[in-house]
Amino acid sequence: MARKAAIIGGGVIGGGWAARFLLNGWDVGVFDPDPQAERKIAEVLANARAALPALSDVPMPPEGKLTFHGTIGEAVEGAEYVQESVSERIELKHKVYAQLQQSNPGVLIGSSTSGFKASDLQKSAVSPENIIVAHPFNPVYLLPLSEVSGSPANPPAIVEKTVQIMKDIGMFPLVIRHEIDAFLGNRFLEAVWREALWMLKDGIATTEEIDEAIRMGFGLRWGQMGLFETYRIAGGEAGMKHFMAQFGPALKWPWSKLMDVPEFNDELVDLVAGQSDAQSGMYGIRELERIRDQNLVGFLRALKERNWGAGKVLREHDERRAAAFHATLDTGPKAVPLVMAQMQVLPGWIDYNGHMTESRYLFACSETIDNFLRLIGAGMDYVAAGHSFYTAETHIRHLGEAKLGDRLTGTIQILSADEKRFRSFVRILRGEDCVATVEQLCLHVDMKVGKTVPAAPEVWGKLKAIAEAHAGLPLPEGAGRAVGQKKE
Ligand SMILES: NC(=O)C1=CN([C@@H]2O[C@H](COP(=O)(O)OP(=O)(O)OC[C@H]3O[C@@H](n4cnc5c(N)ncnc54)[C@H](O)[C@@H]3O)[C@@H](O)[C@H]2O)C=CC1
Ligand SMILES: C[N+](C)(C)CC(=O)CC(=O)[O-]
Repeated sequence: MARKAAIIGGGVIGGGWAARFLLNGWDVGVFDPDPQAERKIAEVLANARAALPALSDVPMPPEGKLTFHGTIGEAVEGAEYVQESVSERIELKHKVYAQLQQSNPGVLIGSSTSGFKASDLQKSAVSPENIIVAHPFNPVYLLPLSEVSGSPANPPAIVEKTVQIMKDIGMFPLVIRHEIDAFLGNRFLEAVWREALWMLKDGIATTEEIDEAIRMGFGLRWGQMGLFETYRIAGGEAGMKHFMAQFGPALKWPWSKLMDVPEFNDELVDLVAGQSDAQSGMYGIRELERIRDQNLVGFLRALKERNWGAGKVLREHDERRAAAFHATLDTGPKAVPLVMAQMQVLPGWIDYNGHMTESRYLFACSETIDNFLRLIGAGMDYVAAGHSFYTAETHIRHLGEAKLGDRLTGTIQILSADEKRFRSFVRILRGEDCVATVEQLCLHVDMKVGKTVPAAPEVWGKLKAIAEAHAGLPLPEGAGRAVGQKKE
């Protein structure tokens, strides 16, 4: 049975949380008195469906069930976790916690608050120990950071449970060691925001120029290294100490207006809003969100390739889910094709004909065969030690059209094998439908001398056992066919 989260408050942030939980296989119950909440969440979910799976190389779990409720009590029934995302008003949050703890005593409540400390949130609660901060960043369904901030009232087990739930939905829980207003991220962002408002108010730069200064320069650096690692590099070979010596005195120079804030009044609001309309008003909000999402997907994927920063979180989440998939496989040598891979057709896999592009059929076969090689003991350690299987010949038959979002399974049948080679027949299935078959001949190679040689005895032993179990299977329809050959 799927785990259940209750989302209380389904606005910008609640909608993002709902999407992240649902796409990670949790059921979600939502309560929000706004009559537009259902429409808004449906729109955020549609954007999330187009973006989050594009970050993953392991198929997402089946999407959870989304339900809307007329009361907090109904939404939280059966939930093991609540993500509170109501408006940033402390008395409203207290009222919501009282109702939650009356309806589901003992439920763990994470708050999305941007700045209230856990001890502020816990005041007058029946069970303060079950209320904690889990502060996300927008868009919640893509950005991994969740600042987990507790008070002395929270036992370590509650912090740990929150951390584990965040990890389960692919987030990076950063436990804040000291309770402070606004945590790490917003304390930092608020400083940047204040400086930007000063520059705007003083007519030094427009909203657009300030954004260009960020996105053409240091914003790109921050996204992959943060502040200190970036400045370390700026110190050159002499490193951080040299950087500090050179730029330390600037702390006393009039570079920043941080100690003083511009007056917050209608004039300032109109100045910012007017310039922002001129800069971005040509896009609808959902359109802007999609542009942002695709930029983030590209950026995060590049980081994932490098196993770096937020990309490392994505990769580890994929690895956990891939391991969970492999743990369910029955891989003993039996007279059935072995299920070796599960994939999902991602946005980048679609070609101009609107279906999965041809190179991805070969990719799907590679995923299947790579997992098979791991199974017989010829994985990355074996390759690192100097031996591998090389593909000598491939024949792909396209039997159906895989479409965006389709879940595909790769199975392998060994047609023949000896110590130096195996001939395999991979089926790419969508449910029961076979959308492609890939027949391949792989040779076992000593990579140092570039010659075909017998596989290590333990690898050959496993391959042989599977080949013998498959020997009794009928030759698959299409095996051994030449291109263009007529069907019998
Ligand atoms: N917008 C942002 O960039 C971020 C906001 N947050 C935090 O997330 C929380 C929500 O903020 P947003 O989603 O931006 O606000 P929002 O205004 O988009 O959504 C708040 C939602 O709460 C609902 N609500 C009001 N009273 C309610 C009640 N009694 N029960 C259930 N729902 C109720 C409203 O109808 C609304 O849909 C705040 O605590 C905020 O500080 C955290 C990170 C980023
Ligand atoms: C503006 N904000 C304070 C609500 C921002 C956040 O809390 C985090 C974010 O997404 O920038």
